[in-house]
Amino acid sequence: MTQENYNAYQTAQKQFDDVADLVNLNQSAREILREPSREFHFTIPVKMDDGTTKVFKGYRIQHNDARGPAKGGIRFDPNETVDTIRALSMWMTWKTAVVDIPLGGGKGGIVCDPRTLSDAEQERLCRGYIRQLVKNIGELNDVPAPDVMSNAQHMLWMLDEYETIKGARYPGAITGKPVGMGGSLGRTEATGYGVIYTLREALKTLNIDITETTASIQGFGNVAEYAARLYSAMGGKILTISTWDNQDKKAYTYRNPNGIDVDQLVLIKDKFGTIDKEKAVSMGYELLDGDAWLEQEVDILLPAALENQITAEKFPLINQSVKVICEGANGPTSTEADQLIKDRGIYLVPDFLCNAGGVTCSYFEQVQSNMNYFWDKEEVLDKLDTKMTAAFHAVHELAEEKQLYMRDAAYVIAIDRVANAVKQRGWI
Ligand SMILES: NC(=O)C1=CN([C@@H]2O[C@H](COP(=O)(O)OP(=O)(O)OC[C@H]3O[C@@H](n4cnc5c(N)ncnc54)[C@H](OP(=O)(O)O)[C@@H]3O)[C@@H](O)[C@H]2O)C=CC1
Ligand SMILES: O=C(O)CCC(=O)C(=O)O
Repeated sequence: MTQENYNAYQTAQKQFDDVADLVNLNQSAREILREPSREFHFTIPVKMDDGTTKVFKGYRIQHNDARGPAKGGIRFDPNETVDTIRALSMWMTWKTAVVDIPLGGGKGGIVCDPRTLSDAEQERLCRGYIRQLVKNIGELNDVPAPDVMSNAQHMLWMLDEYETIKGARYPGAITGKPVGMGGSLGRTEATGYGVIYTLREALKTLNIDITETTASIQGFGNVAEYAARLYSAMGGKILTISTWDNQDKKAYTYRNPNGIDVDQLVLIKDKFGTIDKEKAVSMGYELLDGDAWLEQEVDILLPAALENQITAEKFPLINQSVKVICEGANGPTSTEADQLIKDRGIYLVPDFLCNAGGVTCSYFEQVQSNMNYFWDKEEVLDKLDTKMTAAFHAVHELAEEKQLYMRDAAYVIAIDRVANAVKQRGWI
């Protein structure tokens, strides 16, 4: 499938259908789980700073809430599509199930480019989004959080609007809030760190010493940055990072054969995440094509940017040295490329297991917000490590026992948990 005709929802449904066949899932469970339970599509009129009104398109999709309130982020993206949000909401259901937290799956989006909006416009957009959804979200039915291009400040504006309309404080209604305003310590790091907890465990099962490994990363946003930091702290060497350049409207790969210093590279990012190319080159980085991150002679590939980045067309670029792919992003691999990864015997840590650290920490945030008692960072990260490690081993052991591809094993566990919840509730 090419980038142009890629459809994330078709990918998510195909992954589901294959495992539903494998486990012989009954027909009514298939019907209820292969599409979202509820969708909200709406418009958000926003008064712009120049006095005009611009109308944005917003979505919130609740895939399944049998195991608990729907949970998942809100994306800001000028190219967002309803099918992408459907897919992401579905992956959230499997994600909360595979790490066994009492939540379901949902996702939201606003078709917008926050980089072109002032802070005041972004605030009005966030408040407008909540006004359209206030009856359908909340700590007991659907709990939003940040995702691509949305952040803690956006979540606080959204929560403030929600609480203003409701006339009371509901700190568990939205997660990813700023620390000190109901946010959890460790949430910023959680997804990236979670990726590396699963990588650490994968390497142990493969008898590979992390300090002797090299990695290539796609993305340099929240997930990629913290994954890169923890991987480096554990002794791994990052050779390349590929990221989007907002000026040139294309991706570049930054390569340093001696190993990338994450702190140094972060310092030369602008507020939109674009790395200053001239400074990077003057610091000794080679500037390569956007896809060059795939071609590196490394042990580990870590896609942590967007969906559909490892496709059948790009798969041949992957160096024979690659032993592990850790999917930090949601849906970075197409179904055709999945088969090629399987055939080449590369060990895959699938997205909804690998990047579940964010939602797990969001769950901890909800718990802390509801108790109004906050844990220190070490406690949060210890609990996160315990959850991620346990989830990884459950999937790995099933994969070994039944000789399954890791993605399929993760699906078997997640589908079984959600199908049981649906059945126990008497929905089928
Ligand atoms: N944040 C979270 O807690 C979670 C996020 N995820 C998933 O992880 C992925 C990354 O999310 P997150 O880090 O939060 O998002 P961010 O917006 O913080 O970062 C995305 C990164 O990808 C870069 N990027 C965009 N397009 C390309 C491209 N074509 N090639 C290379 N790099 C590119 C962006 O560059 P630029 O900044 O210049 O646009 C940015 O560095 C997404 O799939 C998201 O859904 C999954 C679980 C939780
Ligand atoms: O923290 C959350 O609830 C959202 C996480 C999310 O959107 C994701 O895992 O893709």
